[in-house]
Amino acid sequence: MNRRIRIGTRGSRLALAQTGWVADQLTAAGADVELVPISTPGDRSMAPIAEIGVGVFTSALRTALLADEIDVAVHSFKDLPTTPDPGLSVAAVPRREDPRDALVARDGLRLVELPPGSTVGTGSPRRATQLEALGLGLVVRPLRGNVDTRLRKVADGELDAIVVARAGLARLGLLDVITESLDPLQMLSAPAQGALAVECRVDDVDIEHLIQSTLDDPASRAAVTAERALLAALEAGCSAPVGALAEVVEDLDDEGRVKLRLSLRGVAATSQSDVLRASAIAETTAAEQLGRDVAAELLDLGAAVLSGPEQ
Ligand SMILES: NCc1[nH]cc(CCC(=O)O)c1CC(=O)O
Repeated sequence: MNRRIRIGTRGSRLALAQTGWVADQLTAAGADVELVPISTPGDRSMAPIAEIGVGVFTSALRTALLADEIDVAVHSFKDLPTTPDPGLSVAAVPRREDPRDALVARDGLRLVELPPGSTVGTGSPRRATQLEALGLGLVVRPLRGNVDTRLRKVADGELDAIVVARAGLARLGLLDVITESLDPLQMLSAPAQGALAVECRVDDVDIEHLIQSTLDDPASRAAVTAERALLAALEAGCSAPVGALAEVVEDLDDEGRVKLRLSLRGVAATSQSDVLRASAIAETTAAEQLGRDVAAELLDLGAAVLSGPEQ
């Protein structure tokens, strides 16, 4: 393709790292690419995301894409609202990073080593409810801002610890600040955490094909599809207390042959902030139904249906 591809990016270090990675992959595949900076209200405001609303990081990129100002948008998939935009297509879900949440604590402490009364920063109701459900007596404090701002709160002694996505630290080359990668049994990550969504216009078939063939990872796409179907069925935005983690696992078929299937675990909170859990396994081709089934089980157990903005 001899067209120059315009890739929109937010200005944050994390966005530049993600978009830069996509640009490098496309360049290596022989494409001619250019980065176009786009500023979003989410970058300009320090207000809690609960106040500024769903899609705060992604809608400006989507608008620029629909207006033909850029050809490709790279999003953190967990920041994308579950409602699809009919004019846009997620042409690739690249191989996802480790989706776990990470603890960054003072003095190298692990979660169970934090004494009761320790302060843990997170702006995410999902992380807050799961932390409280552990019964460790931790005091959850609100937290926002870019990764550097968050890390500084621990370095300055303002907080004993913070919980952030491991993937964000990985993309910034900051894995060494992590004091514990949290087990999904303690802290189930957000739907689509650690995955990117690479979007283009539906009618731009050349770009769609290039991006899909260069960057798409079918296992990551299946996992994220199940997790987001669960989220959509609970009608919750990404700041509602909903976690979901799907993994492609080896299972045995009726003849005892090894077969790849998709397992999905979900957590949701009741209106009393109790944490509920459910899980199921299905064919990798039935990802959406799997997400809806686990969501239905969570609703049966009493999950609160919340329509909240993302974290
Ligand atoms: N809503 C914030 C957000 N959106 C994407 C990431 C980075 C990790 C990822 O791509 O999932 C983060 C930071 C965090 O949750 O700590």
